[in-house]
Amino acid sequence: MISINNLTFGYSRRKILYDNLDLELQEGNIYGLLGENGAGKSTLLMLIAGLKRPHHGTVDVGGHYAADASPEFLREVFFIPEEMTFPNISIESYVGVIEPFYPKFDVTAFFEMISEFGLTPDMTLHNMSYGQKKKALISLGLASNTRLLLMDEPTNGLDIPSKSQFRKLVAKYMSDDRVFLISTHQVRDLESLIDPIVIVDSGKVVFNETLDSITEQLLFTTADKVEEEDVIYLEKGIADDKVVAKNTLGDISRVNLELLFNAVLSEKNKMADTLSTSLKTKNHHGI
Ligand SMILES: Nc1ncnc2c1ncn2[C@@H]1O[C@H](COP(=O)(O)OP(=O)(O)OP(=O)(O)O)[C@@H](O)[C@H]1O
Repeated sequence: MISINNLTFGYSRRKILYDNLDLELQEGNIYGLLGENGAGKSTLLMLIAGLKRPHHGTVDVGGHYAADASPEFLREVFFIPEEMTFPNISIESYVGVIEPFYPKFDVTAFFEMISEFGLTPDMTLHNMSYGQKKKALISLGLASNTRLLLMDEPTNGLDIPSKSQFRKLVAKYMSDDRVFLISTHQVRDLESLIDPIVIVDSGKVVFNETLDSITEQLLFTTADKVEEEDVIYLEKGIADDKVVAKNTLGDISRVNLELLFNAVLSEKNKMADTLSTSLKTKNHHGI
């Protein structure tokens, strides 16, 4: 388990971004981290990776604190940043540099992955395009077999076929003892992959739910199919108005992540009320 406790951080002492943040990430999950520009997604990933030091609080990965940057911590965490820097060497030489830092690194899997991404070991990193570099780094992260893999906007720069390749590889290399945390604006690229969904806003985790829990509590449909009083959020469409509504009858609908995101940010109170009421109902029935 990855545990973030009372995390406080700001780029200046006077402007705090995260104030006493608590978040637990359970193994076997691919978390989707969503938030508006400047909400603090990249900063949170850097704090978890130990690349920024919190003013207070801890990030604990399997009993090792991020801020200590101990070898035990570093060998269990791999961070794929949005902006990448590489030495001017071949992919093959680079994997030779990286692999010794990660005891569970799977070199065979790495070469398989780069080949699936259309790269060859002799390609020189400085001569590769942004998307090609991204593919090499994603392959390194997945092959590292670290307990925690952090990815900041991993599908940025990937072409359409590579996005689907990315989804397949992430699903393949996820295991019961790993946690993937993926920050993204490209929710459509990651639909059917990320679960649970974590949304940050103004330095707080304002939403943290599994897809099962979301479908149980909310209905994603059109305005004509629900009672007006059950509508939490409505988006005007050309043909239909799309809504997020209370799931009063226990229907099953497909989660629309864009609609969910907009609903969480524009109807914070109504969403919080619906989710907590539903939880209270569950507890009342002892389920
Ligand atoms: N190096 C820095 N120095 C000062 N302030 C910073 C620095 N990096 C980020 N910030 C500020 O911290 C806040 C969070 O930034 P962060 O990059 O974590 O957001 P984000 O959610 O990843 O944004 P985006 O979606 O645009 O990538 C923003 O207000 C940003 O201006």
